[in-house]
Amino acid sequence: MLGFFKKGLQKTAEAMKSVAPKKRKRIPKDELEDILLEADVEYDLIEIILRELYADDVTRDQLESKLMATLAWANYEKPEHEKPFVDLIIGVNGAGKTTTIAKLTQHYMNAGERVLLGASDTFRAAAIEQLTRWADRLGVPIVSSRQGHDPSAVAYDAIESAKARGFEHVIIDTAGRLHTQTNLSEELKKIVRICDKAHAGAPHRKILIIDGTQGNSAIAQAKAFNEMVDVDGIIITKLDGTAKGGSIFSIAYALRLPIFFVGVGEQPDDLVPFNKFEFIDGFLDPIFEAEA
Ligand SMILES: Nc1nc2c(ncn2[C@@H]2O[C@H](COP(=O)(O)OP(=O)(O)OP(=O)(O)O)[C@@H](O)[C@H]2O)c(=O)[nH]1
Repeated sequence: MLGFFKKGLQKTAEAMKSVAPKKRKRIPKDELEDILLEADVEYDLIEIILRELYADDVTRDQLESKLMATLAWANYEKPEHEKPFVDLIIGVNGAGKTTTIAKLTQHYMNAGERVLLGASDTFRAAAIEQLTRWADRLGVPIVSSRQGHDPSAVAYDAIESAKARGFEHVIIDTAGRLHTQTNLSEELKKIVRICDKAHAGAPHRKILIIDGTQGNSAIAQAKAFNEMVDVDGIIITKLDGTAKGGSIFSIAYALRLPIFFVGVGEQPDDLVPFNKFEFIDGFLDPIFEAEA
């Protein structure tokens, strides 16, 4: 598992090594500031972290405890539920929603669970086609309709169908953009309402997909989605393609939300459950010598 984070953090490690080529036991604060900036930790958060570190030369353990605190928010607990468990996937176009739905599907299938997809991004025909291709490739059923049809109706039918078949999971795609932000907000809220109508308590998780290559600039947009529908947690995609791994700390800290998974590639198996201990180890290994 550590290997997966290493893969995801490879570019971030290279960026940090460009300013700190040699591993050390202690790193002076001013150098640490440069290293964390290279990794795209947001400046305000770096200031908070450094202010709370009293020694001028910082050890791995000291930094680790501060980074850990930024990931402390809101541990998500899976609610008691009747089958199926419903995930609602939200986020802007291009963030990696469709690919992440394929990865989540694979993740559940690996556990022997059956998954049904709902193509509720009815705004774009391409979104329906792309999700349908993944469903075919993974061999799972999909409920969809034509472009322009009511996305809540698709969500409702998907849940009904999964209930009738006794499936464990439903994963519902949503639009990332509509004609206006208000339309998008209203549409997402309606989908949430209708899911609950189809199956009390659903959607059990509203997951925001964030494009990791956007780093800290994704924060404002993520806050906007969180205001529309209370998000339960985040999946950060394309971690393998970015040197901005440090932005994970600022995103989690700014949103006070748990990170469920990170995406580290384009294949269905490239999804890693987020483990903050392993992630922080992978983040600190390139710059600090191991503590005795
Ligand atoms: N390297 C890498 N690429 C990824 C990852 N996740 C998604 N991608 C790629 O990012 C691009 C966008 O992903 P999609 O899943 O199509 O994104 P979307 O949010 O559904 O976007 P739309 O289809 O435009 O709504 C695709 O080329 C994916 O292969 C990842 O974890 N790593």
